[in-house]
Amino acid sequence: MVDQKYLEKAEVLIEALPYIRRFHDKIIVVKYGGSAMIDEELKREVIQDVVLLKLVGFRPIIVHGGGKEISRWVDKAGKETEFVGGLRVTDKETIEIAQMVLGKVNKDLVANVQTLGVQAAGISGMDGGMLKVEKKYVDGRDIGYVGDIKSVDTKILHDLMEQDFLPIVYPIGMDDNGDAYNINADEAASAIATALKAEKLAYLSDVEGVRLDPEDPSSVISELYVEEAEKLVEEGVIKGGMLPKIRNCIEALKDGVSRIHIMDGRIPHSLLLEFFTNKGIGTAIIQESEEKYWNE
Ligand SMILES: Nc1ncnc2c1ncn2[C@@H]1O[C@H](COP(=O)(O)OP(=O)(O)O)[C@@H](O)[C@H]1O
Ligand SMILES: CC(=O)N[C@@H](CCC(=O)OP(=O)(O)O)C(=O)O
Repeated sequence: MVDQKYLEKAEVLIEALPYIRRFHDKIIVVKYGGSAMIDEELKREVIQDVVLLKLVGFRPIIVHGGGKEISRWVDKAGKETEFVGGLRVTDKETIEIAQMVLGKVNKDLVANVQTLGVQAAGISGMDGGMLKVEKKYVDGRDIGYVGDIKSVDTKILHDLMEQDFLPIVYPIGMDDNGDAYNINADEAASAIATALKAEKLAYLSDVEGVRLDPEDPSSVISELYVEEAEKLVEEGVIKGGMLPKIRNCIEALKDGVSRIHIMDGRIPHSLLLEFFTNKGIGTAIIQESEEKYWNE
């Protein structure tokens, strides 16, 4: 007689079958936020999940942030941190700090993937001219070297995927003069997902999902329609670091990304639970009902 616990393991694998079929060969953009890079163990678990997605036949791309780590180094340099509408005010010294810190975070993630036996290539948005930007103004205010993405050249990403590399991207772009600009990682992930016509964009953050009351963890919504999301932004319910996420989710959905999910990257293996089970964790930002999507 086979032990019940082994049968349960087999059932979990069988449950994953329709999802593996659905996402086979599909591009999945995973935005890994600095807030969810709490410790090395958790980072390893997130990377394990992405590697697994790749090994079962999906085409994942990681776009990562590192906002908390940048703030730590800005502070060490004796400078004040200021955010406007969720975006860092970035002077000349801060863009240099951001480049160094994000580059370091990037190579740590690359190393984590490599140790699992999968080839990874860490690049910035400057590589291959991927992310071209113009200076961004927020309500007319100059916030320094912050880039507004004008175009995405996906060639380098396609080339890397073709050669079986897992691309890991950090959000620094450049303008026509070759100057480096800091880009919010949520915006970079959304622009890349849109340009690649990704099947899914998954945001891993430090919150269970979108809350109806920012202070109440039990107020997380499992499905949020675009119109509702726009209303919550207007009402000020969505603020801080959630603002660029939602604004960019809305853009990406309007521009053809099929599925967007905001989930808690602090929960071990949240990506696997989302992709391979019918539990559906976090908040799905949607334009149509889940039922219609799965029946397509
Ligand atoms: N309505 C809301 N629901 C959930 N989180 C919100 C909301 N409004 C603001 N937030 C904030 O947004 C944060 C996530 O954004 P951020 O700190 O930039 O994370 P990341 O590093 O993953 O991009 C949450 O920790 C939370 O404090
Ligand atoms: C312009 C701008 O705000 N850039 C971000 C880039 C990093 C980022 O977005 O990191 P998270 O995803 O961890 O928040 C910053 O400097 O913090």
